[in-house]
Amino acid sequence: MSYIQSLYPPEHTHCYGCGPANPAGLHVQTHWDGETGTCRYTPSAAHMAYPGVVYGGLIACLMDCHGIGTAIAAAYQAEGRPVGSDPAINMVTGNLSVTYKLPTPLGPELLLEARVKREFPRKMLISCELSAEGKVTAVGEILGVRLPS
Ligand SMILES: CCCCCCCCCCCCCCCC(=O)SCCNC(=O)CCNC(=O)[C@H](O)C(C)(C)COP(=O)(O)OP(=O)(O)OC[C@H]1O[C@@H](n2cnc3c(N)ncnc32)[C@H](O)[C@@H]1OP(=O)(O)O
Repeated sequence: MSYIQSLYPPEHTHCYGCGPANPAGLHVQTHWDGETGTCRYTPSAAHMAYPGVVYGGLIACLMDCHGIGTAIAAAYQAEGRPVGSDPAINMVTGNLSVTYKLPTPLGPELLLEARVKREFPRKMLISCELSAEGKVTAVGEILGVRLPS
């Protein structure tokens, strides 16, 4: 199945976090199964906070773009139409909060799982858990605000 960001309109594929067309970006990829958005990402040595631990700003970036990808997928689903169909649903981040519960180990693949927490006419509140080696190390909330089509 295509990842959500690959279905964004071409003019919106340059985001540093998730734009497939940004050569210097992180290329976050959100897979949506109708209930949960899943993203896997393996940080590089450059993404270090201190030896052995992932930089918290990277975690915030991953949650931001994965949260918005999940919000967009859920918004299309709520309208009963495929992601990417016209008119395009565009959202930006209105608010992002992250709680760092444990140091996130640098090396293993990270798993992000995002779900809709609350849905409003113009907003989608997404909760996101990030885990490494089966342990949740950070949780976050992302508010996606829908822009006029
Ligand atoms: C045309 C081009 C489009 C391009 C877009 C395409 C995107 C396609 C994907 C690309 C991939 C991006 C994925 C990476 C995500 C980013 O990094 S996006 C960049 C970072 N975010 C920004 O730059 C957003 C900057 N802020 C804004 O533009 C405006 O403040 C917003 C968020 C659109 C809201 O503006 P507004 O519609 O004038 O504000 P308003 O009517 O007061 O708010 C609407 C609702 O949201 C709530 N709200 C607004 N801000 C907040 C907040 N900070 N906290 C809580 N609630 C808030 C309000 O309470 C209100 O709620 P209701 O009253 O409807 O219940």
